[in-house]
Amino acid sequence: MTQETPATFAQPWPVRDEIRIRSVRAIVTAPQGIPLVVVKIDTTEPGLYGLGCATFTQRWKAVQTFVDEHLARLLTGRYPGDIGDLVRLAGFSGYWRGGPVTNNAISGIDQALWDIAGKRAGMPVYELLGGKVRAAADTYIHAGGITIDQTLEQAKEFVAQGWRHIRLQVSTPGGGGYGAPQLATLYPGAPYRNGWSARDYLRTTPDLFAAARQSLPDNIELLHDVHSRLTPKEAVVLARSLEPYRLFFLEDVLPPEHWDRLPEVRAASPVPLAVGELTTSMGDAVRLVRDGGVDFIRSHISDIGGLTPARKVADLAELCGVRTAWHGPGDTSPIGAAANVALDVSSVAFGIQEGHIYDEATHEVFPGTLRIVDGWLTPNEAPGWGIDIDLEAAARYPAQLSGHDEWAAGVRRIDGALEAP
Ligand SMILES: O=C(O)[C@@H](O)[C@H](O)[C@H](O)CO
Ligand SMILES: [Mg+2]
Repeated sequence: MTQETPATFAQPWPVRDEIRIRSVRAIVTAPQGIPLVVVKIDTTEPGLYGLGCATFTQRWKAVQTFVDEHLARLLTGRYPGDIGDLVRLAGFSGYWRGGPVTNNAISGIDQALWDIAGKRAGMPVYELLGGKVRAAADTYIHAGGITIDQTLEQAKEFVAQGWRHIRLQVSTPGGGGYGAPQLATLYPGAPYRNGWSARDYLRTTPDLFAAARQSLPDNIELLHDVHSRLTPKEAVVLARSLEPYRLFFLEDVLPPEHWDRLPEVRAASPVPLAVGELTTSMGDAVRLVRDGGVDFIRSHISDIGGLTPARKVADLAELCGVRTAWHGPGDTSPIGAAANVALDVSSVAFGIQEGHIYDEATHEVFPGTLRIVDGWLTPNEAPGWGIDIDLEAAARYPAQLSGHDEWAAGVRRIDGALEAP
């Protein structure tokens, strides 16, 4: 049949059936205390809808407004199968492109359209992407403590539960080592008693990994997240001091402003570098992969615009000898986690998947949420993502504006200067 969509924004080609997008809206819910944004696209076919992750935890209300006010009007009435055209339309119609608000909103519609495509085909999304090249995605999990012993105790519990890859973080003497609890200050004379000190961080971190290699089984892979707080030279010092401990990867040694210096850090040490959760466009991710900055690319795929751009990055990574480690902690919705796994099992370039254990409230809101078993993540076999949303349950967990933005601006140096989170 010929197309009947509204003239504005309509595709100038006939589409093959009658199904149209009926409504597009963003749903915000915080079952685990972390605001999650999910886009729901309903179609004219009764019961046929799709879900996509648009989670930008610190700015969820901006994404919600973007979807409900700007994108819904572009898409309503359109044929849901033209995913590539619809996501380009969503980007180009804003003229200025990129950035986390825009890209999360677009990811929400992109992933929801892939979900619809899978449901129409009767296939899980990974099969639409070409099918499995592996059975499951191996994951890593976070262990953190105030002391090295505490961190390693938690790591041993994860080993007992079947994990093979563990990220280790420990509090530094001055306060919040990233990913570990805040520690009462040891800088009583400093302008900011509870500050963070690069010097002490560089001194403590090798001790953590030396102790880990003493007390954890030798075949466990160890990871660490710097969280973007070092200079290029400090990053070299840290990487070289960690060389004896055979890290699987060292994450985010430099902030995005200094990513053009990553190749020199990478060249100075054999420790593999993982970077990318702060990429906010496909171009950012492409430059990291293409220009030799990373061993592992770990974009948060909704922040670069969703599954459509992320699969291009995965293919580029395969061609460049880089591996993937998509970002996946608690500020990813279960839909986003399912999109990560669809890529993981269908990409040759897969390296590792960051794992998150969703609580039971999240499983209640999102029936079908994946569970990690013995460290492995396996995609649902149901069509699309195989994950639903219970709208009544979602409404019982309202999101707050505050909290996560405070976390993201909560680190200061001992002299009081604000530090990257
Ligand atoms: O690698 C990670 O999991 C962390 O850097 C998180 O991305 C950060 O806490 C925001 O969720
Ligand atoms: Mg990180």
